[in-house]
Amino acid sequence: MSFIRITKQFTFETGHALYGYDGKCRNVHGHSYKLSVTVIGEPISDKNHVKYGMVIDFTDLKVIVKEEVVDQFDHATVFNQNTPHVELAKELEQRGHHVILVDYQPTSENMVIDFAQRIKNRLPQNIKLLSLRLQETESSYAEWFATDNE
Ligand SMILES: Nc1nc2c(c(=O)[nH]1)N=C([C@H](O)[C@H](O)COP(=O)(O)OP(=O)(O)OP(=O)(O)O)CN2
Ligand SMILES: [Zn+2]
Repeated sequence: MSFIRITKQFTFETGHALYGYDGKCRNVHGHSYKLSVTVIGEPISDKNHVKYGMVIDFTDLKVIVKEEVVDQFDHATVFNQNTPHVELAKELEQRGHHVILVDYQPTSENMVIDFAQRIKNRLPQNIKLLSLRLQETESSYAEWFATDNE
């Protein structure tokens, strides 16, 4: 059998601020993030299996990524809980806004590391997360590769 990579793409709108950063992204702002999720596995060879010919059903992959990332981060604002932004986050939360506190600076790099962990924990044993690509703007993205992190 052959190992095959399959990819599913997602889009979500998320706000963030980079506390202490020396550029315009220290301000609260948002992005239309694009996330590409690539997994690898062998297509199911059992002709009687309902998922015959699939590495993983795109729909099942979608459910995992939506539950772990998209539904949580879409239209939320992410703040680093280890900075004074935690006060701003609390205020927003009290006023009914969807806020996510993370224990890292919410750069594309750190968000893609976080997303990799979340998705890996949910994949079936025979499916391996190969890579993630998180696109923040038209010209900026961060990538996570399993081979770089073994
Ligand atoms: N290595 C990183 N650098 C920057 C990050 C990041 O996550 N990792 N993030 C930012 C800002 O959040 C900003 O949103 C993105 O910066 P930039 O690509 O410079 O944004 P522009 O809108 O100016 O992009 P253009 O497409 O070049 O107009 C900053 N740096
Ligand atoms: Zn940004």
